[in-house]
Amino acid sequence: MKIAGYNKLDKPNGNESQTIMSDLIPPPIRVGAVSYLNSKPLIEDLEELADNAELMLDYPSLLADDLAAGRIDVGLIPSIEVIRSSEYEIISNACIATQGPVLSVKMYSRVPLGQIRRLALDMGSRTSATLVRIMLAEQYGVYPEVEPLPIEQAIESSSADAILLIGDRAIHAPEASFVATWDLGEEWLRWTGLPFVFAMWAVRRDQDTGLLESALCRARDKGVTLLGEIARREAPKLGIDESVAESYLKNNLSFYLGPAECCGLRLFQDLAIKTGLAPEGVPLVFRNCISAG
Ligand SMILES: C=C(O[C@@H]1C=C(C(=O)O)C=C[C@H]1O)C(=O)O
Repeated sequence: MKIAGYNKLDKPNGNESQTIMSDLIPPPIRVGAVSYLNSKPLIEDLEELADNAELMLDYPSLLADDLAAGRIDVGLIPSIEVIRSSEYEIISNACIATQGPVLSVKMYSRVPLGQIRRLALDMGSRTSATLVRIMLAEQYGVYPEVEPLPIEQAIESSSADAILLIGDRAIHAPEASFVATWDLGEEWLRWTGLPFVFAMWAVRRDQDTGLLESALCRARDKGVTLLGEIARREAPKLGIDESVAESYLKNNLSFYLGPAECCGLRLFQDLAIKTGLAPEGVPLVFRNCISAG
């Protein structure tokens, strides 16, 4: 982590200068990003671009808990968390979105979709865990009992009728065969004609973020020019082919929150409210008036 300029101060008198320095050095902004491949293009060189940011990585649901509890100041959190809380503002137009098949958010069903009674939800997820319930309710009139699928547990460990998986592990095809498989990005586009936003950078309203917003945009702008390189670097760690990783980053995901993405986000909010999975009256607030579309 870099701390601008202050390290260059002379130290004339031991303790005295320490007091001066600690008065001058602002505390770092604690930034939490998703630990999956899909977030790498958003954090390329972020710590260098944001002078005072301290980056940590975790699963999306845990980042949401960290932001709510004040353990981080800015988080790449599931979009449903922003829809559920008036405490947050969206900072920057960098996000994780898709317009069509997303590859890494899948529901595998052992029974025909209309017969799903028990649904296991990847504990890393909040957005997709809500989206799949909305789609089952609205399209099939199905309201399954839900249960958690711990992050470290494989699909085979669950006896649920259907299982939702997200993130890197969802990129691997499962060994078992299923009666039906949903790619949630693909189904959302087919249903609504809109992109879907899975995660956004969010900040608590009272949190000063200085110049972080522009650093988040610049990190993303740099990341999207390096998708091939990121894929080559990250694919071996995940046990997937470089070509799969590259195609995932280039063709399945998008990293810009534009007008169409905002329409998708608002429709997701309306549907979450209608299904009783989000409260009414939560405004989507964009820090620094970035267009909400
Ligand atoms: C596309 C994805 O987007 C993610 C899905 C999320 C969710 O379901 O809550 C949250 C953050 C993103 O990492 C994925 O993880 O596969």
